Amino acid sequence: MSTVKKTGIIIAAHGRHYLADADGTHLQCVTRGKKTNVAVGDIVELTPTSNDQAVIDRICERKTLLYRSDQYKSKLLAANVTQLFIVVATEPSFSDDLISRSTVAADAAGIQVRLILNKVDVAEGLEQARTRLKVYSSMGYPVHEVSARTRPEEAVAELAPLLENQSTILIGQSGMGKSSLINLLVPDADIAVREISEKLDTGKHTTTFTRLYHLGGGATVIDSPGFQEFGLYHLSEGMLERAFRDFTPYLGGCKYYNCRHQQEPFCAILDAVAAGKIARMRHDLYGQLLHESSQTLY
Ligand SMILES: Nc1nc2c(ncn2[C@@H]2O[C@H](COP(=O)(O)OP(=O)(O)OP(=O)(O)O)[C@@H](O)[C@H]2O)c(=O)[nH]1
Ligand SMILES: [Zn+2]
Repeated sequence: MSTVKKTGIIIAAHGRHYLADADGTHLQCVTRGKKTNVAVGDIVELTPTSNDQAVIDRICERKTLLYRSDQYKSKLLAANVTQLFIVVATEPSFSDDLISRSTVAADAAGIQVRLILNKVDVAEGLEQARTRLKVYSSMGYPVHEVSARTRPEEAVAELAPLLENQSTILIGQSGMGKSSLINLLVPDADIAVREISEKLDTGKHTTTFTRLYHLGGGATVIDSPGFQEFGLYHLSEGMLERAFRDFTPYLGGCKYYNCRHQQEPFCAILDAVAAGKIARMRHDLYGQLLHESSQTLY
């Protein structure tokens, strides 16, 4: 066993247990002390403590960090990702709230967003899904239509080139077909998951941990478990309004420099909502996020 320091990338996280890939060797890792600030995708410096174990000494500077938070704690989703695929489907119905929160988090972190509309073979619901997604495509988020089940080759032809040279995280509500897509895009994903859950000792009950897969050519794909909540408590009001891209053309047009775009007179954002230039759903969410951020602990 060598105690020479190594550099690795975190490929899975489960509680305070991490799995790192250092030149193809998988090492079970712990942090020093009680630190839990490590995310999948982090590049870390490690000191091996046995052939397959190591301690994380340092997290290298991150290019990006995607996370969610409430007033109690932050939950790191992934580090160093360059793009976010939000998987939605014609059925079951998807949540605008979750899409919008994800896009706001990604924009605030400097991560590119693409929306993947899966199950386009389901005619019922297709037109409605397309209409609902126009809000996002008109803001510049590309929408890609696929059917993982009935047209897998076409889905791969559409999406695989987008993964090249990128670090991509997929998120999606339960039932949208995210696992189906991962299995198409990452050959042997199931084998990798089995190995990771053995090494992390997560037991049989759960595959609900975030994990990173290497594709050829340096590209990586991160699969994250579904979640219901996407709090953005960490975003200041200034960051929030800038992360709503549809607000951008109107920012600075309000009469009051500290306008919060709620009930203020001569508010350019409220005018744009009234004129149908900003979707009401988006403005409602903005108000909701302002409200959540102002909740303080007693
Ligand atoms: N009709 C249709 N069904 C699909 C398609 N892709 C996936 N499904 C089905 O949708 C269901 C959910 O797919 P999964 O891939 O398990 O979805 P998931 O998003 O990973 O869902 P969870 O495992 O609950 O997180 C399964 O029954 C799939 O067979 C598709 O393109 N068309
Ligand atoms: Zn305003």
